[in-house]
Amino acid sequence: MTYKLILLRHGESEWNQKNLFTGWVDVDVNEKGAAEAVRAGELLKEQGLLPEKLHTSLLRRAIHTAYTALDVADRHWIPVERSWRLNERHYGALQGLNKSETLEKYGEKQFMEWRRSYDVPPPPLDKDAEFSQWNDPRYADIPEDERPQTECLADVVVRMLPYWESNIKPDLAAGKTVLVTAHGNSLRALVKHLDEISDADIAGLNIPTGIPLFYELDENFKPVTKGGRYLDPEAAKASIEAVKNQGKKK
Ligand SMILES: O=C(O)[C@@H](CO)OP(=O)(O)O
Repeated sequence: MTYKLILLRHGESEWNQKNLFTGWVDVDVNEKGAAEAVRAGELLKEQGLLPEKLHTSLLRRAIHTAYTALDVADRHWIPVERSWRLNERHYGALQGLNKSETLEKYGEKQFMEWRRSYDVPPPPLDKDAEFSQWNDPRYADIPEDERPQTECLADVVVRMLPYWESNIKPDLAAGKTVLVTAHGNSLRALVKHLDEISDADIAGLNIPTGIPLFYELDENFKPVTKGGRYLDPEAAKASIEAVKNQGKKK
């Protein structure tokens, strides 16, 4: 018996396009992102990977990507669960800043430490700052001592894993094909766990926008093939490079 898990990062967002740190800021997908979501749905359909349960974050770029992809695959009707635990990493005081300007201002080392180190969070974002979500009603249920003002990837692993264990795994165990539609860094956290990637090596892993990543999992929820399989490997390769080089783009 194996389990079927599909991971999907939202399609390109308005702020991916503008090259801004996004985190918990609730921007939508842009035109390219919407087209990526359509393509994702076509890939699911073509390859016969039809989700039976959807898990998403609380952010519209993930919610809209999932809706579009599932609509195209005729699976818009499946049950859905959403959780802040699948949200993008909270990017702290970097939220809303331009990635190229941040790279120029602080230098490559500091930039990469904030962006890809496992355990160094960016400076915290003030609760009343323009791009703060502190008072957003959708997060009112998160106790204040757990509600982030910044996060490193290690923090994302800590808040995401309980959801994986208690909400996603049971659906897989029930034999359902599960789609998780989330974000670059929340999916990096999940892939790190699944593929047992070290704290150092996870820095080199980037997730492309809008391309389904399929994992077949064994009875211990371990990948049959490490790294899974992108449903469009060529497109994934190109997009991974683009994500990697984001700071360098103007
Ligand atoms: O800005 C962000 O929230 C993330 C994902 O878009 O960016 P990065 O890849 O730099 O972690």
